[in-house]
Amino acid sequence: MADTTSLKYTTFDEIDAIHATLRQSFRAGKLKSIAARKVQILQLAYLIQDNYDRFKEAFAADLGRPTLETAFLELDSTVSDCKIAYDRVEKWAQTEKAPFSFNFFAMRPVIRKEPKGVVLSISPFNYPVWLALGPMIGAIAAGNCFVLKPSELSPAVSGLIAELVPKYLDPDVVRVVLGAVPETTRLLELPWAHILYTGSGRVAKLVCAAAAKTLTPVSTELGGKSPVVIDPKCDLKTAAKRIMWGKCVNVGQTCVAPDYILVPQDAQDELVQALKAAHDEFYPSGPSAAGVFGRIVNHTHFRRLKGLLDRTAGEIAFGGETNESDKYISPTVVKNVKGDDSLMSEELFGPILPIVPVKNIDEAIAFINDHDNPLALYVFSQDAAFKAKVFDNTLSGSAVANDTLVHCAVDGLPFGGIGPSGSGYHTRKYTFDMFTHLRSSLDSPSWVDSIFGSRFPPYTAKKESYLKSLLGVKLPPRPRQLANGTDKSLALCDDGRRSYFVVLTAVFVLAVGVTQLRVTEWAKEAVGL
Ligand SMILES: NC(=O)c1ccc[n+]([C@@H]2O[C@H](COP(=O)([O-])OP(=O)(O)OC[C@H]3O[C@@H](n4cnc5c(N)ncnc54)[C@H](O)[C@@H]3O)[C@@H](O)[C@H]2O)c1
Ligand SMILES: CC1=C(/C=C/C(C)=C/C=C/C(C)=C/C=C/C=C(C)/C=C/C=C(C)/C=C/C=C(\C)C=O)C(C)(C)CCC1
Repeated sequence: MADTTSLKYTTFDEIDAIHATLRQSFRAGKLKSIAARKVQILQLAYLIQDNYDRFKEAFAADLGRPTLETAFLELDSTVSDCKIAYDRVEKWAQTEKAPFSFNFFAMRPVIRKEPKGVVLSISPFNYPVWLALGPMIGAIAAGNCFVLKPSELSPAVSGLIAELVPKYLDPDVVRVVLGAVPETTRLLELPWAHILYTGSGRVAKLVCAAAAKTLTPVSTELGGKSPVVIDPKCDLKTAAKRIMWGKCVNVGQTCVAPDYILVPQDAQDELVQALKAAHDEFYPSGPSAAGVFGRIVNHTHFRRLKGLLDRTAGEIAFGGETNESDKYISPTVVKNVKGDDSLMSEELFGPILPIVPVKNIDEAIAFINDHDNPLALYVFSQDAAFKAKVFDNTLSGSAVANDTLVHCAVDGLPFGGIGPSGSGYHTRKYTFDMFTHLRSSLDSPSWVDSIFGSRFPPYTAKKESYLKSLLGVKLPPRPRQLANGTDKSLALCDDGRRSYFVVLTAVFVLAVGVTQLRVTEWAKEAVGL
């Protein structure tokens, strides 16, 4: 397994020099043209493609990752994101016309998509390519210069990225800073045009506090406990497979991994059997062999997870095997877990899956709402009313029915948390948007003052009344308060009455038309035409 000391950390002087160089490059407009951005994006795709096997080895060293997971979830996904940005950057970067407005259209109002400047991304260990290079793609596409601080906990992958980036990309516009807390702290003392921080909520607070000192805007992509709600009437076999997959991929070290399950008490045992069947199907010879199932990233996290498991008052339904020297924890399902259990005290970020039995769907919803808004909320049900009830009465970064994890990969869906699970959105176009300043712009011709000249002093009552006629808003009828006078129960009765009147008028006009047509026919018949 990789060792964090194998990384050569960037010195403080180098960090300062990188910051200064990139600021100069930005001012020189190095990525102003879309063509220049596309060269860098394509180079990034080739960086991955040309070094595919080295990346697979690095992932195995850092996380014991099976190669399929590395290829499918990181390398191919990132190359695909490069291609999407390469193909669409012209469209994304195009200046947009403002919606038509009678008063202002003559000024040709538009939204210019401007790069923000030199931006910084601090990334975590768990998806060390997708979460490090994905933001790089979006930032470059938006025309920014970019500094990446990858995780020191995945040294083989971070080291490989640091080695390859200067070989494939222009060092005047993209740089990698290696380091841990001191180096990141140094980076955070500098002013940036934007910081994207992906990692734990604990560190996010430090990042936001540091950024506040330079008024640097921050997006946070964090984690939390993503629940799964089970409808006992759902297709349990499929549900169990998809939940186990979401939990076992990268050994549960996934920000949107299903963290715990809420299921009605009398369906718990059937669910456990289905989860065990999925486990046995996934790992016919057991999960412990190298290359079959990953490993916990380091001993600190291994001990944290082992401690949570040792302290649980729940019953281990299956799994529970651990091996400290190998940082191995087998897929473990724990049943009859209570809300105050050790396993419910923090984001698990490991292959342990607690099941919390509940009375019914209402208790499940109340349980979710009693905790932080999660990054993802999963529901397994074929009943539209069941799914709607859970989604309509909760809040989470994303709301996914009948699958886990895949929403991260869906082109066109924003990815982001809410409150303690994060702020801001990323992936593909949303990463471009995050690193883009929407710059309002217009060009006002002189003749506009013949209409809007009344805005200038000296102010008079006549000018005021003229301007009111230009900008004055006619509100729809006032919502009528119900008889009991509570502000909560407002009803748009007037609007209803107006629709009724419109329908009546339409019927009347139609009736008159038809009658007139009939009369004309009769008149024609009468005169023998
Ligand atoms: N929402 C998402 O997109 C997303 C994706 C992946 C991971 N996560 C979350 O990330 C967490 C796991 O990742 P992690 O353990 O690498 O996170 P982490 O917060 O420990 O580390 C992330 C980054 O912050 C830096 N860092 C650590 N301590 C710091 C400090 N005191 N000051 C400044 N910088 C510091 C690290 O060097 C690393 O680059 C989980 O909570 C997971 O849910 C979220
Ligand atoms: C092929 C045709 C069809 C069918 C298509 C189907 C059924 C496709 C299904 C695709 C699936 C299930 C893809 C799933 C992909 C999931 C991915 C890549 C997950 C990625 C997760 C990541 C990167 C997680 C990240 C987590 C983070 C960052 C947190 O730490 C038809 C039938 C539709 C038409 C014919 C062709």
